[in-house]
Amino acid sequence: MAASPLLTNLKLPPDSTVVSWLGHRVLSSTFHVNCCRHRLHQSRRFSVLAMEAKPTILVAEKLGDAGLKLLKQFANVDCSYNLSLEELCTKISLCDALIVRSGTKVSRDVFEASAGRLRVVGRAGVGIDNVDLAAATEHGCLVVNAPTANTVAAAEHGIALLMAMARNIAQADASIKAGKWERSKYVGVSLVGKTLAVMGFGKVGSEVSRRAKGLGMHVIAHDPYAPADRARAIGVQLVSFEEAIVSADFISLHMPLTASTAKILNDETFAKMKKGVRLVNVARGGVIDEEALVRALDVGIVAQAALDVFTEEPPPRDSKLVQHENVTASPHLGASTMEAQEGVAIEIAEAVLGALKGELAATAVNAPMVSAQVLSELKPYVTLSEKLGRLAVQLVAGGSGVTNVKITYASARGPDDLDTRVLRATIIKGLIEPISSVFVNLVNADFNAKQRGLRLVEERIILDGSPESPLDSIQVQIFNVESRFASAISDFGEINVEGRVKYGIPHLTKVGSFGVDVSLEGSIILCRQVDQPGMIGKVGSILGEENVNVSFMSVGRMAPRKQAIMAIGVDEEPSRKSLRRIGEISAVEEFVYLKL
Ligand SMILES: NC(=O)c1ccc[n+]([C@@H]2O[C@H](COP(=O)([O-])OP(=O)(O)OC[C@H]3O[C@@H](n4cnc5c(N)ncnc54)[C@H](O)[C@@H]3O)[C@@H](O)[C@H]2O)c1
Ligand SMILES: O=C(O)[C@H](O)COP(=O)(O)O
Repeated sequence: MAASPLLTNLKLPPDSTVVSWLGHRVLSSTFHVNCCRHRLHQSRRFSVLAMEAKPTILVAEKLGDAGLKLLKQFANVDCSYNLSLEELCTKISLCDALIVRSGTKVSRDVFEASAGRLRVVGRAGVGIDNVDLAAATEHGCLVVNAPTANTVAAAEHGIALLMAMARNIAQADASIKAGKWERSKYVGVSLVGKTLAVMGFGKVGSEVSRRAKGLGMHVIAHDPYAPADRARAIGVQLVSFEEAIVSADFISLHMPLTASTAKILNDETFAKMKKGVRLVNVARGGVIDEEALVRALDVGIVAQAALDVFTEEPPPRDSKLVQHENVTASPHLGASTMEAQEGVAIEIAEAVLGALKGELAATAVNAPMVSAQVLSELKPYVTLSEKLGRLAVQLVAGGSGVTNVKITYASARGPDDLDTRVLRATIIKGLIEPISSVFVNLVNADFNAKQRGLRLVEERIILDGSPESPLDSIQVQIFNVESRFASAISDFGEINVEGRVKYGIPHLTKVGSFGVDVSLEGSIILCRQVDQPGMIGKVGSILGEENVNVSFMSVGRMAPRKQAIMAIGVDEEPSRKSLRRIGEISAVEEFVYLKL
């Protein structure tokens, strides 16, 4: 069975879950049927990959052995380090996936050079500021990271720098190695009882906080998005940015580099700090205005800084910041422990292989993260959504531009209880792919919708009843268009199709204002006819003559002997001649053949 690029067709083995989110040109349909089995043993988990033509993965920075070993079982792995942008662009057109750390800029040029082949970028670490996410999304390329395996290493490095700075370890070491014995020069400061402001109370920030509390420090944190109860649970008070920087003796930075955090520490903010504050940065160099930091160090506002990360890496040899006598520096070593690197390598190898195989990676950073449980539950609705989108757009008469679409989910569950983003994406896919050459997947669905000027409105109708089943029905309406099948226009003037899942199989249950019931497999012929005996037989025998198997027939009528819609599901494509003959049946007023 041919699998559609974004999702599998229906006849999946019983233990399979949804979905090929990335639509692999190089990977066959087999990938699409064995997904989201996160807890399977690795060898079973990726066995499908092993059976197929191997994908090619470019590993552009050093990766732990365990991860490489895993990748090599299922893919051709090209380990090429220190590539120039030109070399990277040349190689990338032959690769299905790319794995990098923080040292490789994955810019728009790289995605353009891949000419659509690159399906996944794996960032072996947390920060994805070196990957052009907008370009990745536009090219339908998934970006995954490895967000957990280096948390402790980064936190430990932060604490190591904090203590080394407070006790002048690096400077004293250099001094003694130079043959000096400068005990009074390197008198340090104590940590106990001092206030540490942790800026960014995420994974690393909270681990640093825990450890700093163990050292007897008073820890406050600033993070606009962190829940106060998580902070309270480890005895940390969340405070405003202002309060954090004015009251801290030590500041430790743990936020991501984003447009709103870039140079968040600058001349203005340094001026508000306690004179003699000490600063640790294991986050990203760009969150500090480095020239302002040099000025703050020169005048003693900042007594010392301990820095693992820099705006430019490596920093220039003559960097005033690195050379400053009150700066302790390390070359981006936060994640560099044996344990973290092995962990990160395995985490990213699994994420990349899973994504190549069609799983929706739990660590995707440019696609909605939908849990495996939700995906499994929504599987038949994902199929239904795409087919409704396909049907609806094929009902539009040529020349009518599709711009206004409404999706209505009828469910006993509220929005908090049911995540429908994946359904929206597959409806977009269904709407766009039959009428364009673009390739739509979960990653780029919204982008493509926007590009085409498609405005989607979503509505939830909350039903009484059991929330056991996630959805009762999905309705897709296209407004302000004409239809090539007039009966698809509802009494309110828009193209309307509605579907439900019955016994795990998607069904079309409404066209225009007519109720029908036809399973959405194969293709569909819709006929409007005057309801009269013998119609089903007439159409059935025309199709039977050329051996077209009718999988389903359903008649939806307004009233006996009045107009009715006959929906006929067919497994094979009927010939033009047969379709013409159906059209010639005197009671048939209009008909349309729709490919699913
Ligand atoms: N030096 C290293 O080798 C190393 C290793 C690991 C992580 N890191 C970096 O450390 C940072 C944190 O990593 P993490 O794993 O804890 O990420 P995380 O996503 O778990 O935590 C980041 C936190 O920053 C918060 N945040 C966002 N904007 C903020 C703002 N304006 N002010 C305050 N807080 C804000 C977020 O709410 C989040 O809680 C990242 O930049 C990451 O790249 C560096
Ligand atoms: O964001 C991260 O994970 C760290 O900065 C680690 O980067 P690295 O993989 O280049 O060591």
